[in-house]
Amino acid sequence: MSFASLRAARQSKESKSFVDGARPIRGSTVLTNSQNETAQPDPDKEPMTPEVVADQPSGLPAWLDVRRSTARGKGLYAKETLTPGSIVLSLRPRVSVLSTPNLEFYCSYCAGPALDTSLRRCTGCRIVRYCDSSCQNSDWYIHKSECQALQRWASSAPSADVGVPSDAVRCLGRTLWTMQKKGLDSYVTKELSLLQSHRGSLPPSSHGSHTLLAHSIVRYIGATSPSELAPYGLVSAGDLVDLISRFTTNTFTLTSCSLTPIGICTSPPLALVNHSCDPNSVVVFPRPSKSTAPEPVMQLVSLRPINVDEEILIAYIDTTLPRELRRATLEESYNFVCKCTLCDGDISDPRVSMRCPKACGGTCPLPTEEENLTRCVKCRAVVSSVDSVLDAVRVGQEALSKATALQFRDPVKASQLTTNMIPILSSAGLTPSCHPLLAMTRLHKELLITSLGTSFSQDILDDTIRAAVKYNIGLSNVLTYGHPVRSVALAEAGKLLAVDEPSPPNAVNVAEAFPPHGPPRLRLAHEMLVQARSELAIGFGRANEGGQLGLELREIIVRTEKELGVWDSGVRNVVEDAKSAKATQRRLGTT
Ligand SMILES: C[S@@+](CC[C@H](N)C(=O)[O-])C[C@H]1O[C@@H](n2cnc3c(N)ncnc32)[C@H](O)[C@@H]1O
Repeated sequence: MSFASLRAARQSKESKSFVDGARPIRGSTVLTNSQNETAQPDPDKEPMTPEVVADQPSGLPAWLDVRRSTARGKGLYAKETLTPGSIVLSLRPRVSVLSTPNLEFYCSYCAGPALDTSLRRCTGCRIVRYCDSSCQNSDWYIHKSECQALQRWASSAPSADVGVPSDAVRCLGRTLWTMQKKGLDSYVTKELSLLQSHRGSLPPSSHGSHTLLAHSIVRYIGATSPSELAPYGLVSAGDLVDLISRFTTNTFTLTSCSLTPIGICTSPPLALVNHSCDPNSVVVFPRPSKSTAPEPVMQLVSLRPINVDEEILIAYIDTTLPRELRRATLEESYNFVCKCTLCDGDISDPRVSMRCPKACGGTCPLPTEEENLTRCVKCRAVVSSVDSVLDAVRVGQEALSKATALQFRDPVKASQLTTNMIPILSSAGLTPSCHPLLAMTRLHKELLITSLGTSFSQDILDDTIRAAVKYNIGLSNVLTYGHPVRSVALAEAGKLLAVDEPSPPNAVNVAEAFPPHGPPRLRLAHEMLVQARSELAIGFGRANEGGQLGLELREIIVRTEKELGVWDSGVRNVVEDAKSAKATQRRLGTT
């Protein structure tokens, strides 16, 4: 496979780092929540066993229902046993928008990428683009209002770089026009009003952003007085704040078929799914080739066997992060303290682990400022270098924040930071799955992939493969088999190994070389791609066969098998030729 085809598969914006795949974006709340039907139940009055709610969303499949629990409010529960890879729920988002940099590269209706053909730009706003007239016509119902709003916004923008409103403003705009067109007593408006709002308990830190969003949305839809908001069901400032609060708590990230974040979307039925840091399900956008449903299709897929009466749970945040960081994000953005087994249990967590100081093969919990006596869980050896480990973790965390901020602005500097920091963290004893080493390895791999685009060489390719493989090792300890993030990372490593080597060395010390060269490299690529494909078939839904990415892998696997076949038959031919040459020589009596 050529590097160009690897790059084409990654698409223009795919160098952006990601870990948590499809998940609701950050959210939180303001003011009081007087008539919110989904307010947290009173723990004193609620029974412990989740109760089936009377008002079930329409169109819910027979194997699901909505129940209310004391701890988590409403949630989705299984009424039938679900096996890993089951498509639990499949629907088009109620509203979706692309993030501003992606408006140029993806269709604003189906969210499909512009690959070989260019997208058609709307001649009105000259901002959104479509695959063809079919996508454009399907979107016109809402874009008609949006088109005027975008033009109005651009004409009054103080500079071109703020000529397009943020994705949150555009998504709220689409939500309001949908409510207005469908009617305030329609199911669309009703399902929106049933979403969880944290209006009564917003942290002060979010007041500013909510106020700004409220002003922007009023300007965007072109309202000049409060009465002009009534057709959208907003009769007071409180209603607007409530809408924004519901929106921020219940919005998902729209991703490509390989998990690159490309926008945001809402889906009231899927917003009923509660969070766990050790989830049994995921939300993905697999874009399977066989599907006839209009894209983008959002699917809730089970990662593990789910029993009858078990709650379906997804992760709202990056679950490769350690508990303290997860807890802070969940509290700030979603207003709850997670009590999942990973957060509340007393288990040794690979996200905060280091190698045994006696190298017995066991691991030790990472020391902290508060708890600095740490022992190997296997041989009980005590870690004596606590201060230097704490220093390395602190410096590593700072370097990670700095390198992340520089990733797009100054990738060379960011790369210097990750290149210098990774050996420091490794020699302090951190395991590949430990934070911040795992996040640093991911960023390093992303930066190397970006640099391959400008300076494609054997050395950089081999460095990239090493980083990709190390990242996979780290991920495999923290994410369950079949998790989409894990399978996409494995697919990426396999694809990198399958790239044609620009200048393979003539002689290598086989025992030391990683990655290998020639046929052994291709064999490793094949092994990884096959494993990635079987994992993709879980996280992206068994019936989808891994979605669009699974299909792409199948083609690469076939190509790799052909190439390996050519190598094998080449080797066989050489052996056969040597044998027959020897026989000829013997016959002629020349040996
Ligand atoms: C997207 S909504 C999920 C549906 C929500 N439970 C409802 O009643 O509509 C997200 C909100 O649900 C609650 N939630 C989700 N997961 C939770 C958990 N593991 N523990 C406690 N509350 C949770 C939090 O209030 C969070 O802000």
